[in-house]
Amino acid sequence: MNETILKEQSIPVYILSGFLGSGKTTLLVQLIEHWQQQGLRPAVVMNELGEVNLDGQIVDSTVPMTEMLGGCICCTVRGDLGLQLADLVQEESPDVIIIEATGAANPMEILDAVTETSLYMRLELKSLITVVDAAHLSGLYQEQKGQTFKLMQEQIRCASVLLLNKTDRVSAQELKDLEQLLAKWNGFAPVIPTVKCEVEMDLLLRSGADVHVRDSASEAGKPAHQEHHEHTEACGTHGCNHGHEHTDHTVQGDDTNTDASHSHAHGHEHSAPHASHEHVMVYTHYFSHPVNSEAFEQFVSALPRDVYRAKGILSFSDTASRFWFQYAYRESDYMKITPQGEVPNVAVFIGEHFDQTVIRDQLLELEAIK
Ligand SMILES: Nc1nc2c(ncn2[C@@H]2O[C@H](COP(=O)(O)OP(=O)(O)OP(=O)(O)O)[C@@H](O)[C@H]2O)c(=O)[nH]1
Repeated sequence: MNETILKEQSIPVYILSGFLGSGKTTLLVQLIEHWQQQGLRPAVVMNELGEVNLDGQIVDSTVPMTEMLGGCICCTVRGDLGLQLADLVQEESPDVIIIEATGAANPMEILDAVTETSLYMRLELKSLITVVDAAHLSGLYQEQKGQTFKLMQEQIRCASVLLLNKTDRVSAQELKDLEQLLAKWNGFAPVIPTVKCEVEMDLLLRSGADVHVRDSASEAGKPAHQEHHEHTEACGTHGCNHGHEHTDHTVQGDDTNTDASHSHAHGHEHSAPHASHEHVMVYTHYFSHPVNSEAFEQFVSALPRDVYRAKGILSFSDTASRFWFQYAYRESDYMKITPQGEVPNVAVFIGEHFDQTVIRDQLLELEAIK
């Protein structure tokens, strides 16, 4: 294939969705490696609710990355996504683009933004991959209620391929039940059970595309963007309530700034039912002093249930190296890290209507221990 033909091809775009802590970044890192091994140049759009891009620290630093921080891609920063994509294409000429949404995002909004952009740029939406935390979904399904449950359900319904991840944390029977549940909620998307998102990448990338081929009107000779909108509507018909008629997006900031910390809550209104995730709150804590590692581990293991995700980069008073810490659905993980560039000691807590002052006070107490 000569270069002229290659240049005229559209750039494949993949959307990575999934609830907070389900394994999106774990998959992203593997996808990047896969593309790089094939000699392709991937670019990433990364969106985080907090003000620091912590996940960016574990992605290969040579990969062009656009960061959309401090808000959720599907509401507060949705309008920017098109511009970011356009800049990325013009400045980096990537072979493939992957958009990792915040775990609180409604993927349909992102799908809309991408298809809108593909009206004037050569982008081709390939698939919407939703990563599902098997243990978390299993727990929520038993309770059958809550905004988180609804959001997770929506992310599942909109997917063109589903990665049922963290299967190491459920029994064989639970796994079987979950597979049936996913098939019930989304009969279109193939379900691939994984641990640490380990999957044959070609299979994953092919699987998602199948849905679009089936839904698309490409055989009828319609242009690409029309094809994607049809998928959007098709998604609406199989349960993902979503309208193209949006009300104005509103940001409900309740910012309280102190020297050491900053908190942020956000929300938005949609005309579509179930689309709201204004219940999701973020508290970002910047440390002024290193804390004791054991005391911090204890604090993390005792986090209130409403905090379902936390992550950060920390220097401890009793260890030489810095650590990348993660907490997702009652499991925590610590990894030595040498951050790229200047990174403060910071931790981000995400959850549903939790009391941020409690978290802040506990951390300030830990900082005060000599
Ligand atoms: N037990 C278990 N843990 C996993 C698995 N996959 C990922 N994890 C861990 O789950 C945590 C969250 O993984 P991430 O890939 O950062 O999740 P994410 O969806 O990107 O998180 P957000 O960006 O905050 O929404 C990390 O500590 C991972 O190591 C798995 O299959 N089993």
